[in-house]
Amino acid sequence: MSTASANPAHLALGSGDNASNFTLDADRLLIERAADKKWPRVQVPHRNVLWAALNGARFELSVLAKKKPKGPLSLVHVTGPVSDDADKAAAAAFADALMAAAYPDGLQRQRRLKVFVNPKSGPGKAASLFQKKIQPIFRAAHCDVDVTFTSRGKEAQEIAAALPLDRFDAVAVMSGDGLIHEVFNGFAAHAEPRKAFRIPVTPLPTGSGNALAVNLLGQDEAKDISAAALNAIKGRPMKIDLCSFTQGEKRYISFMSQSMGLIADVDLGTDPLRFMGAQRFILGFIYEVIRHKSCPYKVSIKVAQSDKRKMVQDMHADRARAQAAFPAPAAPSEDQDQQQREGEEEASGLPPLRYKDADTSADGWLTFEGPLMSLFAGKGPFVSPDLMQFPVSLPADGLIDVTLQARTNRLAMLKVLDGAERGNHFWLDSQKYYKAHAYRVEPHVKKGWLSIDGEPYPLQPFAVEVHRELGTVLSMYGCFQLEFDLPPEKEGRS
Ligand SMILES: Nc1ncnc2c1ncn2[C@@H]1O[C@H](COP(=O)(O)OP(=O)(O)OP(=O)(O)O)[C@@H](O)[C@H]1O
Repeated sequence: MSTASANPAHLALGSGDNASNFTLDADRLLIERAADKKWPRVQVPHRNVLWAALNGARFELSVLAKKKPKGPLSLVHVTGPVSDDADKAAAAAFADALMAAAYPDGLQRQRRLKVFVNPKSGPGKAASLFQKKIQPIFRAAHCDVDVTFTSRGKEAQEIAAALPLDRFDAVAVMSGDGLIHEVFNGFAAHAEPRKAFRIPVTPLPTGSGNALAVNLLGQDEAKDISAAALNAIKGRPMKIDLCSFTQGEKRYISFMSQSMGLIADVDLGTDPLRFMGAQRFILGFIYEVIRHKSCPYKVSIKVAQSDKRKMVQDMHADRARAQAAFPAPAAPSEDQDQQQREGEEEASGLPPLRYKDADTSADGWLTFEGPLMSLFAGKGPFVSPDLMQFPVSLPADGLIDVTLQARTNRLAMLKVLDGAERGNHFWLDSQKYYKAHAYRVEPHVKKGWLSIDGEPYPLQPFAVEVHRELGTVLSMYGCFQLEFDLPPEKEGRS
């Protein structure tokens, strides 16, 4: 290698056929290496740069790049000898400039990650995917990884409950949403729950639903496990609401959804079809529509909003605000530090329950009693890649979206499938939609499924209430990823 340019925005190493040119502009890194038959020209945004350094007499660079714009990310390593001192100085300066661009605004390098891998999740490929794809990406970013391959249910929950909190910067969960449910419930049982909930949890999706991954990354990126790994390395902490789900004296954390009736039957009743991936939900839905079963429930909702058009407008306003404020400064100011210390002293345990025993006949509560096809409530727009059940759900508005599907004919039910991935059913008159602070349910049936974050719970009376900003996840965007708007007609159909 020879002549290296001194400009940190450009590095030229080697000559002739072996020349390597690196150009760093305001948004991108361009790598040109004619001799590299597989990756002669690589162009990536700064965020896809995992590491760059002069290591002794070698320049080393690792990026995540795409062959095709819509293809998956691949890990690309570029290395080459740098012999003379002038070249070394230029390569070191370029690496510094590139690292500053790759980890801007105090973004932490070399995250310390606690990783859970559920080898039994979804189609059962998580363990090999971790070894082949995820581990090399974390290594390339010089992350400190502590991995547990779960050998049974509740193991991740137990580990999360005793997690040494100062040891890790984030928890990455390679599974579906069930293991994320376990981690949040482990945090709830931790000796320092508030501190535990400040550790961001981030999905590496290998389950069949993967709702959190779809919500954080979007429908396309969530299909690419390497994009999820990049989020674990580069995502910024984003606050989310978590819910308390209580049954009698028992209290659990629900981060995603609660369902009963048709939807729970589809979710839990199709468990033996796990090998099919997300297709099992569609097959299950059609089966349940043919069965056409409805069940009597009493549902009381502490309503915050019931106007669907207003919900859409509020959602857009909140997204715009959240994106403008994102990311928050990495280092808190002294004032914020002080406020946080004071807050911690006040509330180091779980937030108090405000609605568990509330009088549901009081103002602000709505009560329904009668047969329903399903009740589906949750946080986060997508509950699976093909179902945007809660299009107006926001990460941290302190509200849960509650939908009640009234009994209707089979054809009308099948309409729910039409554009479900775009949230079209939101506008159906048969689907009541509320934004709520809390709700309570008394099922007037003994048999059936109750699904909490996709996990089975006993079908008994329960209550749910929201804790604003209790949880933390990682995000590249500062809001959930979805496209949803008012219908084009002047008048909405709701
Ligand atoms: N080694 C294991 N063997 C059996 N079950 C396990 C193991 N490790 C974890 N589990 C359990 O597997 C269940 C399913 O996990 P998870 O929901 O994450 O994946 P999934 O069901 O495939 O995905 P999704 O929820 O997106 O449909 C959880 O209840 C978890 O406790």
